[in-house]
Amino acid sequence: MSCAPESLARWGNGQPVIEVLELGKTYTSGGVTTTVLSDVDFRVEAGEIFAIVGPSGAGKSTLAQCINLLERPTSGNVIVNGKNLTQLGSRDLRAARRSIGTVFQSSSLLSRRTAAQNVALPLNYLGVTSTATRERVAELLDRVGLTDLADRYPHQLSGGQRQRVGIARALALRPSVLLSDEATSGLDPEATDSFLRLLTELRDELSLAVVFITHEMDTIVKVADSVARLDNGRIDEKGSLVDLLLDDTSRLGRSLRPRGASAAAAVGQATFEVVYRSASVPSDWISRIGTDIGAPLAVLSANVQAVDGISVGEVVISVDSAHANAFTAAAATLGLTTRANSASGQEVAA
Ligand SMILES: Nc1ncnc2c1ncn2[C@@H]1O[C@H](COP(=O)(O)OP(=O)(O)OP(=O)(O)O)[C@@H](O)[C@H]1O
Repeated sequence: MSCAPESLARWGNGQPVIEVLELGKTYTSGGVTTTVLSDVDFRVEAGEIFAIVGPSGAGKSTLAQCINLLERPTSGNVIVNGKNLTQLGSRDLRAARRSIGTVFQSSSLLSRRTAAQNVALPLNYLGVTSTATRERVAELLDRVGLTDLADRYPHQLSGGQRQRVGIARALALRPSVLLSDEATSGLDPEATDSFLRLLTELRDELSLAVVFITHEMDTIVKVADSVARLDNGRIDEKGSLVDLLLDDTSRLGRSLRPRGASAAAAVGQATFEVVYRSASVPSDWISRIGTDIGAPLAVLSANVQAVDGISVGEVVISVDSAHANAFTAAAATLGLTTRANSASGQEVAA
């Protein structure tokens, strides 16, 4: 687990909306038992986007199904607004499930129903009157910017538009939890950004607790407040996004930090990978260190961005080898961690 000394988390009032406690899932077939999830434990507050990332086969889809109890967990609890879903009978469970709205990949819309009819589905199942349904659907389609496309069928919509219909449908019953299961998979970058903007706005407007399941690291950096990594059915690391990005010992933080190819250093130069590990690194650190040590720094690549107003990322720089030690010492005083790259390109801890 990542344990950054001082959390920079900004969301919530401390009260979880959804708690997933020691959740486990096994499948038994032909006398063989397969464990897919073990001891999965997390809490999400109102207004928080909690991302779950993991490689293929890690158990993400199974976890999504267990959270809304489409699959029964073998062990553990799922508690939403203080109600333990795993202990409810089927009737009460149907009612409690309304507090979780789910957006899946775009294919989940019914192809023979229009956008408006797809959004109306949860209201139809609930027996809401046609007048009230029409009003609510109009309100939802307006909110996701699709009023003009209400009568189109899914195949007449772009992938991004289909996902907007999906999000409107997920919100139809005013849930307090939104579960997004690979909802941006297959969308182009522009449609992905537009979906993420909408998700963030809705999270703020409706104080939603969002569980955001994905395998896309760059998406997480754009949207998440906190992140957990699922591997082999277990959460092996979790923390606030900013804490993880600033933690140079975190494997998850490292995989979340944006990176790109670096230019080659000039002969006689030492190369360093520099990681922001403090929220207060001065923006002019390159010139400050250069002046301090009396040698210029060359930038070979830079991948720095603001997350929650804090600069995070990595910069690869080179400096005259004779000044390498002075450079690492000066960088440390400014909240930067340095890692020397050897001539072969392999990293060596400095
Ligand atoms: N009904 C089942 N019976 C046995 N094993 C299953 C069953 N459903 C899923 N699994 C196994 O559980 C593991 C996790 O599958 P899951 O689909 O949840 O992973 P995932 O992280 O969503 O993967 P992907 O990103 O590829 O969709 C896989 O090894 C899968 O083979």
